[in-house]
Amino acid sequence: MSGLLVVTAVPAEAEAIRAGLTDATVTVTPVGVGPAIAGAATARLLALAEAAGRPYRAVVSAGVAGGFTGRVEVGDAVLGTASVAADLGAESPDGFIPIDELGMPPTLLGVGSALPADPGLLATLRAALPAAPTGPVLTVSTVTGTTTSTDELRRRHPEAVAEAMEGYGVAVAAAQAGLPFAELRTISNPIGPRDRDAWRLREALTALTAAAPALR
Ligand SMILES: O=C(O)c1cccc(C(=O)CC[C@H]2O[C@@H](n3cnc4c(=O)[nH]cnc43)[C@H](O)[C@@H]2O)c1
Repeated sequence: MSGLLVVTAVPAEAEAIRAGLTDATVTVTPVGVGPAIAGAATARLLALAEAAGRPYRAVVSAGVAGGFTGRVEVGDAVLGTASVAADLGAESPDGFIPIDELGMPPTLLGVGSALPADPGLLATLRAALPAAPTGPVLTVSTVTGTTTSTDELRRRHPEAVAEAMEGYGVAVAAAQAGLPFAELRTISNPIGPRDRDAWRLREALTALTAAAPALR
């Protein structure tokens, strides 16, 4: 049996995690940006390992993220209590309607728009990172970039600590494989009006390296 599969979006995130790893059974793989590629690639990696007789035991979505100001700071490591498909639903004149409230039939596996982290895996990560803020981590296909949409997300997700672009997709793949899942992020930028110059990628990548020993 293999160990833990850690999925990141870009190679720089994977390299930052590998630089801090203390457990040789952890595999870190960059798969691309966004929930679709992350979900499809994770499913493929899990299936290939299973077919080779070396199935993974658990899956973590990891990388940098935007943080909700006042809830987390740039450079923080955060742990997801759930990974939430925050823009999966419908617009209406009265506002956004989450997919769970559209009256659609549940998916074959009963997967909703918020996938909780595995309690045991989350407890292990919390024990290793006791200072890390915890809360839902939103998954979006479009980086939030206006005050209006930031305020709306804050209102709809009062407990959320961060947004990124892969967690929910990775979580669906893990759920379909019957594997424990968690999300670990480090904050590179505040969520808000787009200002790419304000992203502190180096700081967030250094924080990823510091957090990596928790992945064991
Ligand atoms: O250019 C680089 O050197 C570099 C190094 C590390 C990461 C990147 C990325 O572009 C990361 C993209 C990745 O980051 C997540 N992310 C970060 N901030 C946000 C945000 O405010 N809203 C949504 N997602 C965010 C996301 O998961 C992206 O896949 C570049």
